[in-house]
Amino acid sequence: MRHAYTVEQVRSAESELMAKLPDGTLMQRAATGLAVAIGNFLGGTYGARVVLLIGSGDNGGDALYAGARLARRGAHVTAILLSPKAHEPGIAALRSAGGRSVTSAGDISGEIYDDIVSELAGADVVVDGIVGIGGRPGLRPDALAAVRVAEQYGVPIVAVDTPSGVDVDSGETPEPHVNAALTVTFGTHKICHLVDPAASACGPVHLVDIGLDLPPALVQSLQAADVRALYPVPHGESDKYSRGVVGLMVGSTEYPGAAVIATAGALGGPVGMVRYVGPDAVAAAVREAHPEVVGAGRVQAWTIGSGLGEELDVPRIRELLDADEPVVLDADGLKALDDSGDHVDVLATPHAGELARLLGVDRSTVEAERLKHARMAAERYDVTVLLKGATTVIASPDGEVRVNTNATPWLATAGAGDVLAGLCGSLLAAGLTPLDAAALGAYLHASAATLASANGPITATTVAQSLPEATRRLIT
Ligand SMILES: NC(=O)C1=CN([C@@H]2O[C@H](COP(=O)(O)OP(=O)(O)OC[C@H]3O[C@@H](n4cnc5c(N)ncnc54)[C@H](O)[C@@H]3O)[C@@H](O)[C@H]2O)[C@@H](O)CC1
Ligand SMILES: [K+]
Repeated sequence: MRHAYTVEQVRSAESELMAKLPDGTLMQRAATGLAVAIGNFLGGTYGARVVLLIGSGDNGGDALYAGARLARRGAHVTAILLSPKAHEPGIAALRSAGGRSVTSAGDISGEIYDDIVSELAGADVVVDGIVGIGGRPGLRPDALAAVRVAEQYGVPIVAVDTPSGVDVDSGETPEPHVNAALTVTFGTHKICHLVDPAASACGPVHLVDIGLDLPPALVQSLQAADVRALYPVPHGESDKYSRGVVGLMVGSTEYPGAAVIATAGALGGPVGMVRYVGPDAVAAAVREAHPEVVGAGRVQAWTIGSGLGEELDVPRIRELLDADEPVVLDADGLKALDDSGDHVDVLATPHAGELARLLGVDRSTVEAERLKHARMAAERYDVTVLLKGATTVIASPDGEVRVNTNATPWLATAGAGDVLAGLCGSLLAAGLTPLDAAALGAYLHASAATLASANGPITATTVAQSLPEATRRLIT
């Protein structure tokens, strides 16, 4: 499991550890890991041109000490000091290692000296040591100007700890910020490394161990080993009923394909049996595509809503929401959700537009503040919310969060959500909690898409067809 913490949690773990160690130990550990990561990123240090952007805090200190190490290994290192308060011992270390430091014009208009522009333009890498976990969102004018020059000349930026300008605790990016080609973080992941839009600004995230000791985090992200541990693998005593039976109330005469595709998703999950309940013509189409599907009967969980369109039966859906069996509520089915009942065994799977409607806000607001709105809906409706997107955010009513980051952009295709809804219903029916079903469902769905895509276009049908193979590779 990958754990992501708030700034306050990180600071308290850091100060506990710092109290036990000689002064400066943590910064040296961070700087060593950072220098190694930058060297690997460059594919070699000797002769490389490295420009450091240095703000007023310890984030700049990390960058300066890493710069000193790179300079000792033959890199040409220049630090651009964006603040008169930049880390003095770090500057001294860089200078004694053969690097140099220059001050930016520090002009609030965002003007920077011409020689700084040419330094940035000719760099092999720019290191963002402007701010880390102590930073407020946004970049000051001279920092922004320097970052823009790097972007204009296509120079990759390696962010120290966090890309400067992002909101570390929420993953929001309300102001201009660094877009990194690599982020090197220390001790643990922070929320901005997992939650979009900030997560996308991090690029790949490399974690350097500095010895922090932290309790389990509220925000976590499943890794391959967690998939193996969570997946309900059948055993010698299992039969088709004990493996779980999922009922699907999805698709309509208007959208029969949604039923066929969601069923494929459910069949690609762990259940022993899939039941379809819907209009005769749609049921016939489902059975033609999937002869193993049976009709109404006892189920351990439902998937309701994908492609119901006008055939939405709100009273019937509310009956099922109030019954004992857990429910995945998708797409049109979300219209049946009200905020009065006890729905802790419901997993709602909205995209940003649907979540915006549930909360009475604009879609763009949800997109900008994904974690906040997923949590808000989980609390208001007392359901687990899986907010779909490039990174999936899952919030449970008790405050736990899972983030899924392994999707391929090719997964943004019609019907992909139906596959996910069917798969999550299958996982619920096999006995997983809504939070685990959502996290595992999002991971497997993304893995199947990656396998099917091989960096090319995919359809929802091929994603569903790839679920068994993607699962096999993960659990064996
Ligand atoms: N605390 C620790 O034990 C460790 C900290 N480390 C590094 O220290 C960083 C945190 O250092 P600090 O607490 O000094 O904070 P930062 O270096 O993140 O910067 C905070 C300073 O920047 C200024 N600032 C805030 N927002 C700004 C903005 N948008 N634009 C420009 N300036 C802004 C503030 O005046 C503040 O003093 C971590 O991110 C990490 O890189 C590492 O060395 C590992 C150990
Ligand atoms: K930074």
